[in-house]
Amino acid sequence: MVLRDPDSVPPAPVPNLHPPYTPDCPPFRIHGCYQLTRLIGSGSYADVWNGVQMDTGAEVAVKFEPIHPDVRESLPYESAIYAQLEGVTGIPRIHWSGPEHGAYVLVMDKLGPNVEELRRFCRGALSLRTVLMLGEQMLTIIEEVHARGIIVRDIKPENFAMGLVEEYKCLHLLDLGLGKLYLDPTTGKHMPFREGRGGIGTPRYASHNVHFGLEPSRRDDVEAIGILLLYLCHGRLPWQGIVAPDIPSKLLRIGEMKRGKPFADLLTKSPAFFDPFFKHCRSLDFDTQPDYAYLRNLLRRTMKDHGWEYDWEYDWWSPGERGTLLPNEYKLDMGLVQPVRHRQDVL
Ligand SMILES: Nc1ncnc2c1ncn2[C@@H]1O[C@H](COP(=O)(O)OP(=O)(O)OP(=O)(O)O)[C@@H](O)[C@H]1O
Repeated sequence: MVLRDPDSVPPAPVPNLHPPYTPDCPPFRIHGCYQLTRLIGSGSYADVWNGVQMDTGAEVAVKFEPIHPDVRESLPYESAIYAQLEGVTGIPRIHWSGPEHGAYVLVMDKLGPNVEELRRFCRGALSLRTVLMLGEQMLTIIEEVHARGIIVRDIKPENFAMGLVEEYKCLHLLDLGLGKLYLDPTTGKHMPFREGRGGIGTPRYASHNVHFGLEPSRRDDVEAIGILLLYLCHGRLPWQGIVAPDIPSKLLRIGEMKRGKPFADLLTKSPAFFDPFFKHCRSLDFDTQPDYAYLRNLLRRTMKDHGWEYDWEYDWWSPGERGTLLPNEYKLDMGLVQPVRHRQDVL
């Protein structure tokens, strides 16, 4: 072993020779301890990779947003929102975040299949029992998120995913890139009401107000959860696939449908609790806190009326009866399959 003179000049750091991140050329390791295994998916601004934490063997999800000199990255903002929500049940934990390999990187808990994948897995719609169980968890998560001064503004089934390992029965909320502080962190005052805002979030599930340019607030998150629950019950919403000459007129048309007869007709075909649910959401003022307990009670009472227990037994546990499509999470990874051995090799 060579002993170095403590007064000598320290060795120059090893230069990072890895080329900047691209999906075709991902780095082998992140922050020295997270090894990438495969690409899970790509969103509008980031790629998400499956990774393994080398010291514990735990799976993680690693989100990359390439850094461009003239584009402001969104991932540092999303990471700050996650930091504000640290410790909230149903929000994935952040293990590390920062710039590396020419990209901004966010290492977080790996989650399981999302609700949209599970809906497809269950032949396009979920049973009322499963919808009620998911709805209760969604309301609990959103209540805690709102309590930390943040609104989500992008409620959609792709952004709710089941956990993995011991959290496999619990719903989680991910992708908070459109989240916003609605309370001033120093004064605690609610943000001001504004009109003429551009569309935000996913129009299929957005509240009616958002279509008419009103600034979204807590009431719009809970209304969007109601619309998402309607979607999960029916497997489709009346404003899907409508045709309009351009995007602004399409958004307006959907907004009119949500305010008018198509929405009222949809409610008559839906379980009775939806009526008081939307009445409550639509009676709220811009800065009023929704009554989460009342909304959860509506779902609980419907469970009771049907004689159901909250037993965490979701539709996807009986794939023989309902399943048709496999969510990506459940696809067999052939790399992990042992080659079949012949009987004489075993004996
Ligand atoms: N923590 C996670 N665990 C497992 N899968 C994840 C995780 N985070 C994201 N994904 C998956 O990676 C894909 C892209 O992620 P995400 O939606 O967060 O990216 P995005 O760029 O923010 O997308 P969007 O276009 O919705 O804004 C999705 O399929 C999502 O389900």
